[in-house]
This record gives sequence, structure tokens and C-alpha cells, in this order.
Amino acid sequence: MSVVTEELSYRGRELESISDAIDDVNVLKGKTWSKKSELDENKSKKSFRNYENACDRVKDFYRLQHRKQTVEFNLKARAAFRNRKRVSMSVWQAIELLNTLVDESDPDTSMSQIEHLLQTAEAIRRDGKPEWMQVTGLLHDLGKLLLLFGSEGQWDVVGDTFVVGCQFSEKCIYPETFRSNPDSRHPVYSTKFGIYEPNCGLDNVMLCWGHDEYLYQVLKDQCTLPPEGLAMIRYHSFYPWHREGAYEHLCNENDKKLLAAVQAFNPYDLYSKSDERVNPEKLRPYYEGLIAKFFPPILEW
Ligand SMILES: O[C@H]1[C@H](O)[C@@H](O)[C@H](O)[C@@H](O)[C@H]1O
Ligand SMILES: [Fe+2]
Ligand SMILES: [Fe+2]
Repeated sequence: MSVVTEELSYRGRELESISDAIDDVNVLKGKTWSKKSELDENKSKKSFRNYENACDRVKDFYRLQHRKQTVEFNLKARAAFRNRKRVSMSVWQAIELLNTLVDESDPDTSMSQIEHLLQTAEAIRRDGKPEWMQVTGLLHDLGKLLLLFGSEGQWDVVGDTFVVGCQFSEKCIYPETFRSNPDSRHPVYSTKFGIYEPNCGLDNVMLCWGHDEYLYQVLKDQCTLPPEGLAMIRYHSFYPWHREGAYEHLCNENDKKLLAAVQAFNPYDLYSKSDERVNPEKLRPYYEGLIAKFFPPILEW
């Protein structure tokens, strides 16, 4: 394991290398993260994202996320990201570091994150899609590393995303839970356009803070992915927009183009969750080759 050039301040203490971080993750795993080894049964498309029958873990997650994702928090989280000392590591190290977390917001998978990333990428590759899209699939959830980089919990990392600073959309899952968010009673933030101009473009709105936005911010100046790939990363959890058609009044022409890309990506993210298991070590050489085409050997995370 190569040594990290910068030190990472993590849960109040300094880590000198990524292997320290991985050890830490392994310790934490037993305490806060559970990992089931069983692959979910093959599912029909309809049985994905069934939030009505989701377990309490998922419902509790959204209650918290919808209460705590406010404009005030968003501004704070973005500033914290800009001011934080960044960690240096390769893409593959990042994948390994992420591997032990279980996403509390996800009703559809109990697989490890590395499997989810590889299954997404493999499904894209099987369909003969371009290399940039395969590698986008491989990376798209790496923003969940935020869990190790100072997030307050899972509620500011995972889950579907929505816009803050204007009325919460009824198209979000469990929309009634926004009632406990103070912004839902704010004189400006609770209005249709809130702090935004009509059709200002998604680039100019604040999506709730989480793994999509974080990874987009990390990668936008450190890779050669096309805008469509970056949009797939930035908006893949934005289901109220890409699946339900919400927020059209904030979108511009460019967003319409990106919407098509995000929609093309979504089935690979979602439905590959029932695919056969993958072997990370076997697939690694192929994907390391792809990574080298689009990313420098070491990135700042
Ligand atoms: O990776 C996440 C996660 O799996 C969530 O459960 C889902 O709601 C998000 O949209 C997705 O991006
Ligand atoms: Fe995701
Ligand atoms: Fe995903």
C-alpha cells in the first residue's frame, strides 16, 4: 500500500497512510457497518426502489436526511469541503477504502460497494458502451468516501437528492417528512423558486449535500471524463428530476441534454444490483487500464 502524501485528519486523529485508514474502516465495520454476504435474489424491475415496504433503516434514514438537509447546512458543508485538507490516493485505493460500508438508504442491495461499482461498470461494458461511461460506472459512488472525510452521518452522504433553497418537491420519496425541515417554513426557501431565478440551470442550484455533489467537485478538474460522465456522477441520485420530472422550472437547455445522459446511466446503477457476483481481482487489470486513460495516478480527494 503506498503512503499517502498528506495526512488525513479523521475522526479527531491523524492517519498517516491509507492502510491506517483501511484498518480503521475494518474496526469500524464491526461496530457501525454491517455487511451481508448474500446476494439479493434476482428481482423484477418493479421490485426495485419499493420505499413503501422498505425496512425501518431506510425510513429512519430519510426522516433524518429530510429534516437536516437545510440551506444553512449546505453552505456549511460546501465551505468545509473547500477548506478541508485533501487526501491523496489512487482511484483503486479509493475503491478499496470504500468497500466496507453498507448504505443505510438503499432498500435494494446488501452487497459491498466494490461489487456494486464493478457490477454497474460491467453492465455498461456488456452493452458495448464507451470506455468513459464504463469508468463512470466504476466510480460513480466513490463520493461515499465522505463518510470517512468528516460527514456528520449517512444523512449527508447517501440517499436520493433534491434541491434546497426552494420548495421541497412532492416527487421526492416520503415527501411528508420535509415538514420537520425548518426550511419548509422559511418565507423564501419554501416558495416555488425560492432563492433561484426561473430556468437558472442546475449548475446554479444547490442540491442537497452528499456523495454525488462531493464526487463531482473532486473530479471536475482532475479527469478527462466528458460532461455527460460528470453529469451522471453529479445527478445520479437526483431521482425526483431524472425519473419523476420535477424541477423543470429550474432547468435550462443544457440540463435537458444532460438529463438524457443521466437517464441512460440509471438502469445500470439500479438494475445491476441483482446481477451475478463479480471477482474484483480478476477485473482489476482491465479497469486499472481504463482508469489510467481518464485519471492521473494519484488524485486529491
Ligand atoms: O448510491 C445511492 C444509494 O444507493 C441510495 O439508496 C439511493 O437513493 C441513491 O440515489 C444512490 O445514488
Ligand atoms: Fe449513488
Ligand atoms: Fe450506485
